[in-house]
Amino acid sequence: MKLVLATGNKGKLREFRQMCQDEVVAFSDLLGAFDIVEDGATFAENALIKARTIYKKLKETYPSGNYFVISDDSGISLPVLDGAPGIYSARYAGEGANDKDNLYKLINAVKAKGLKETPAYYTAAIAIVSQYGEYVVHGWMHGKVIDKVRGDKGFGYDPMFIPSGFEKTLGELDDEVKSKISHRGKALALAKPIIQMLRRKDIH
Ligand SMILES: O=P(O)(O)OP(=O)(O)OP(=O)(O)OC[C@H]1O[C@@H](n2cnc3c(O)ncnc32)[C@H](O)[C@@H]1O
Ligand SMILES: [Mg+2]
Repeated sequence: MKLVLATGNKGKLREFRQMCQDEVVAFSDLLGAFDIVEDGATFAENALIKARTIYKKLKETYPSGNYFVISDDSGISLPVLDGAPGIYSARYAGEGANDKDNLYKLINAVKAKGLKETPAYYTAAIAIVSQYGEYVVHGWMHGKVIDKVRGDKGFGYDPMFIPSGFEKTLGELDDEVKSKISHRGKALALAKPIIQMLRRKDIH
């Protein structure tokens, strides 16, 4: 059974590949790249929208293929901004905004509150869609954001995020360290037994 990742985000793909023993195929390698409208009201809804869309297209394109689809919907929330950008993290600086636009908009929002740092947390919802059913799990990472960029590792908001218990930003920490403590790593730890269960069902 093939594990297909329903993301167009290269940073997520890199982290999933590093965290999964199984081979992970990007959906664009099988279907070509395209955008999916993420109009759900929650991380879980958006994760399901992405996984269902790719599962349906795979079924249409490769009817006899054997695969299940995993997606990740995630974002960063700041209590001082009433939870923003939250599920809108990818388009915080507007439709078509890139990681840098979003990062600097958030830095400016922190500065506009007269703050040098403030609590923040990442959320990830991972959805799994397969012929045996649909599943969603969540993970969180708490910490704080600062009013500047430090380091160039990770992706997205990582250069301004310092996880609880650390002095460095995720821009300064390696992927291996991030994966052990991240929202994505924690959600994937819950997804792994489901993946094992699906593989067992598939054999029997
Ligand atoms: O929807 P897909 O194709 O998976 O890719 P995306 O980048 O659009 O992903 P989301 O819709 O889930 O939006 C997530 C946003 O939150 C940010 N984000 C999520 N996880 C992150 C992480 O681990 N580190 C830094 N930023 C993260 C990311 O940069 C995006 O701006
Ligand atoms: Mg997206």
